[in-house]
Amino acid sequence: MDVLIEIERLTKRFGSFTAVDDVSFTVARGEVVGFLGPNGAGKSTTMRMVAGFMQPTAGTARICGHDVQDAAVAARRHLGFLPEGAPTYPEMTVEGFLSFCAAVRGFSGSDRRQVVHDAMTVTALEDVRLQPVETLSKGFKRRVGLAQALLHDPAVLVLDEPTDGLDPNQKHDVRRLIEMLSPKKAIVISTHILEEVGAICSRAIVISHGKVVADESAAALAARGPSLDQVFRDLTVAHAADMEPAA
Ligand SMILES: Nc1ncnc2c1ncn2[C@@H]1O[C@H](COP(=O)(O)OP(=O)(O)OP(=O)(O)O)[C@@H](O)[C@H]1O
Repeated sequence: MDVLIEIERLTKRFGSFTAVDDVSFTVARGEVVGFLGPNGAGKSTTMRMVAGFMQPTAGTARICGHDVQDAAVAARRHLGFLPEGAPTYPEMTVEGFLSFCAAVRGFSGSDRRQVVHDAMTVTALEDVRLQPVETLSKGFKRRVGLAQALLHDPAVLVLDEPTDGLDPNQKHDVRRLIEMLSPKKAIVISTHILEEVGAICSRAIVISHGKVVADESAAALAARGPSLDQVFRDLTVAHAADMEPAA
């Protein structure tokens, strides 16, 4: 198994509050892992640490064998990260922003034009390439973020809510894109949209109050109960009840 993402005992505390609590998992090439959990469960915080944008309180993450803290540049070379929300530099045009990101990634001349062109093609952004990012709809902004993550054709993709704000047609297109990319990459998608799991994920990890409460194939998770909604509630609400201090 070609393991590309290794997460070992990752923990993040904000003061006395533990947002991510001893999370460990690995993701191999060819896997699309759905990282699920209710609002505030710790998904984005975990992803920011895996992407090297936030320092863990404890634990480590490696991308293609490179520690995201100790070998940050090497790790980021193999990583495409779609953060939550809209891309920065909203006053830049779509093409200008992607071209800037490509330059930061070390592309120049015709290579730079080519990677920007390819990323805009797969995310269907050509028609808005000259529009400032701030004037785009939410769905288009997400696609600019996705294009930025794909520019350097990384082996690892960490995507925080990639279909957030997209209409059903755009969701379909992004899911097909992830499916097309998946054989050659290790992909983690954070979401609280449960239909995403059945639609694109080979495996699901459920996190609740910062702790992993399930890690299994999407089919095994779905088979735990009458519906994925119910399984999700049982795992996350039951876990929340377990954590209540005794009266
Ligand atoms: N910089 C910070 N300082 C203090 N608390 C924080 C900080 N960042 C996140 N948190 C807290 O950590 C917890 C986990 O937040 P996180 O954004 O990782 O959750 P999430 O699972 O991504 O939620 P959502 O689905 O709503 O995006 C939340 O209670 C949040 O308020």
